[in-house]
This record gives sequence, C-alpha cells and structure tokens, in this order.
Amino acid sequence: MTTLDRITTIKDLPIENKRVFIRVDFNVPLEEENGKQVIADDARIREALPTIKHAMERGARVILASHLGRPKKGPDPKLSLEPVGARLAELLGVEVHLPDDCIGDAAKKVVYDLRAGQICLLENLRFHAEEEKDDETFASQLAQLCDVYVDDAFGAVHRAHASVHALPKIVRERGCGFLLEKEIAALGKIITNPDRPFVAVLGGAKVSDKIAVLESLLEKIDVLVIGGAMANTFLAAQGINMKSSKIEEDKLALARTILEKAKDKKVTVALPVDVVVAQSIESREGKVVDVGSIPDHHMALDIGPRSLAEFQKHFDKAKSVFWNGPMGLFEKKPFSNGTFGVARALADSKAFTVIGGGDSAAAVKDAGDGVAEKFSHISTGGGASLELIEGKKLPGIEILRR
Ligand SMILES: Nc1ncnc2c1ncn2[C@@H]1O[C@H](COP(=O)(O)OP(=O)(O)OP(=O)(O)O)[C@@H](O)[C@H]1O
Ligand SMILES: O=C(O)[C@H](O)COP(=O)(O)O
Repeated sequence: MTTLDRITTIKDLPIENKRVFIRVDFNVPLEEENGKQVIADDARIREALPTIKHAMERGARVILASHLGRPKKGPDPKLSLEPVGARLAELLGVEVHLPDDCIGDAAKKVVYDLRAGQICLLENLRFHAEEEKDDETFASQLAQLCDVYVDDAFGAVHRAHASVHALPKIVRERGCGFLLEKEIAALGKIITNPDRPFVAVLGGAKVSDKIAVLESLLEKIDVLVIGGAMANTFLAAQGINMKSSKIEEDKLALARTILEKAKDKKVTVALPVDVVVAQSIESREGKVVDVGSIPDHHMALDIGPRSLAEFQKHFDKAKSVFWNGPMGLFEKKPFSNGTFGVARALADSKAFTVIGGGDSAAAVKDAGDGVAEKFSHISTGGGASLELIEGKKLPGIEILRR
C-alpha cells in the first residue's frame, strides 16, 4: 500500500527529551583512496538531514542506525560507518558520537550519556548476522536503547530485517521521518493517481530483474519506452539480429509475451530505432547504425540520436514519467549520450518526473549542472522503489501502521 494511512510522522511523535532511534539508510557508495574508505556520493546522508535536524531541534537524544554494504563475517573495518559519521558531523556542524558497536555496553554507554539535542551514530547493524535474520532478541537489544522509533530508511524498507521490522514491532511510539514520508507520497502519486499520459522508461542490464515491475506497470501506463541492454532482448525477440550485443536468450519468449500484453492493453511500446555500436565495451568510440544494420562482431552499447528524438516525442506529451535503468553503458563516455540525453529531456519536460533510484539516479547527477534539481522526485531507494511500484506491501512500511 502506497499511502501514509495510519502512519504517524515524526512531527506528531512525542520526541522531546526522549531517546529517539532513527533508522536511516546510510548505505552509500564508497571508494578506496590511499587505503582509506571515501564516500563517493553523500546524497543519502543529505536526504536524511531534515529528520535529524528536526529531532535535534525538538530536544531529542538522537540515535542513528544504518547498514553499510553486505558484510559476510561480522565486523569488517572497510564497512565501518566511521567515514559516514565524519561526513555527517561536517554537514551538521556538531559532534557525532560513534560507539564501536550497535548493541551492548559500548552502545549503551554512549546512548545513555547523550543530552537533549545530541546525536550518535551506531556502528554498522549488519556486523551482527541477526540483523538480516529479523532476530527478535537482537531487536530487543536495540530497543533497550530507545523510547521512540522513527524509520527514515526508505532504501531498506523492502527488507524484513531486525532494525526495520522486528524493532518497530516492539517499540510502541513509532512512525516515519520526512524522507520516508516524501518517498511514499511521490511514488504513491505516480502509481495510484498518475496524470496522463503516463510514460515508463525502463533500461539497465537485465529484463529478468524487472519482469515484475514491467508486468505491473503495463496495467497503469500509456507508453513504455525501453532502452539499454534490456532493449536488446526485446529487439532480438522481434527477430532483429543484435550480433554481439548483450541479450538474455532465455528471456526472448517472455519479451514477446510482454509485447503482446502491451498490445492487448493498448500500451504503446517505443524501442530504439538506432544504436551506438562498438566491438567491445573497452572501445574508445562508437558508431551509430540502424538497429537492423549492426555489423558483425559489434554490440549495441547505447541508443542512437534518432531513438532519442523518437523517445522525446513521448516525453513532450507526457504528464507523468517513471524512469528506472540507464539507456546504455553510460559510465563510458562514448556510450553516455543516450542516458544523459534522456535525463536532460525529462528534466525539461513539464511532466511529474520520478526516478526509481540506483544507476539512473547516479546518471542524472552526472548529466550536467542543474539537471537533477529539475526532476520532481529522485528516489533514494533502488530495490525499494521498484517493489513499491510493483504494488508489493513493504515490511518496513506496513509495520509502522497503527
Ligand atoms: N547496452 C548495454 N550494454 C551493456 N551494458 C549496459 C547496456 N545498457 C546498460 N548497461 C549497463 O547496465 C547497468 C545498469 O543496469 P541495472 O539493471 O543494474 O540498472 P538500475 O536498475 O538503474 O540500477 P540498480 O540495480 O542499481 O537500481 C549499468 O552499469 C550500464 O552500464
Ligand atoms: O542500497 C540499497 O538498495 C539499500 O540500502 C538496501 O541494501 P541491500 O540491497 O544490501 O539490502
């Protein structure tokens, strides 16, 4: 359910002077520089600031908790939240206390010493395997730290993990932060009550990752625009020889079924008419060819300019757009024009534009100054936004309802 029905927002929770546990999603991309872990994109930290600031200003004792990466065997220094704490301290201009564990005496000591308006960030929740098992004992150890629970970790609400599910189940005073509220409102609007025409733009690497979302979108949209490696499979399904392009052979029949369903539902499908090809993903330059004329030993790595112009016609008429997945190998310059072109075209459209996280959100930030700011909503959740669009009930949201 994509509404805030029966969910209390932080504004209405009794947080003054209380110990308030805020589950955030600080699972940020890291890069190693001179042996140190450096944050490559701090968007998820910035997006959580309104909730954190609100709690501090209202005199709460703020306990932040997050996962980072997927540690397999207990604590891993490379996945410590310490660099995140340092960035947060810079952004807030206050000290952020960092206990070296999220439960037990280390955490209790720091949390119980907090005064009103002070803040701490617990160490990576996934250093305990119990987090991903939704373990109730682990959740009760976290519950010992707090009086009030706030979930602002949209990127993690599709996970039934202890800090997003078992914990709020046992904390009576619970609700959502401003980011979760904003995400539910924007994604909810686009799937429950979109202004029409409603255009979905899907791309990325695999059809298999997006079958469920594709099928559910077909019930709601007017136009389906497909690009990226995903389009290769659809073009091959129509009998086009994609030569060395990345395609999913075992999804050709499924692609045909989706195209038939789209026809039944009167959904217009727009596929690339030209592509940028090269002999390898390492090639320094690409060549634009029509989709039916890909030379031997060449692969499609981006959509071409005519495809972009065709897609643009749909964007110009659209009133709502949902975009997930890049149009090509956008990380490499010769193959980035299609993705950046779609980003700029959507930024300039008058439609309500929503990006479903992941690579497309990163691409929009690289597309040029001011492009990202022009989107109506860029979700901080990849998997979570897709599952919400599919119409699934997400455990971290449902558990907050009264
Ligand atoms: N034609 C293509 N050939 C090869 N790789 C491609 C092509 N088109 C897109 N890609 C690659 O697909 C990857 C993105 O695919 P993915 O399905 O993961 O996208 P996403 O859903 O936006 O990301 P996330 O899973 O992080 O939410 C990018 O690394 C991109 O370079
Ligand atoms: O980055 C994400 O999509 C969220 O933080 C969830 O992370 P996960 O896929 O490792 O559970």
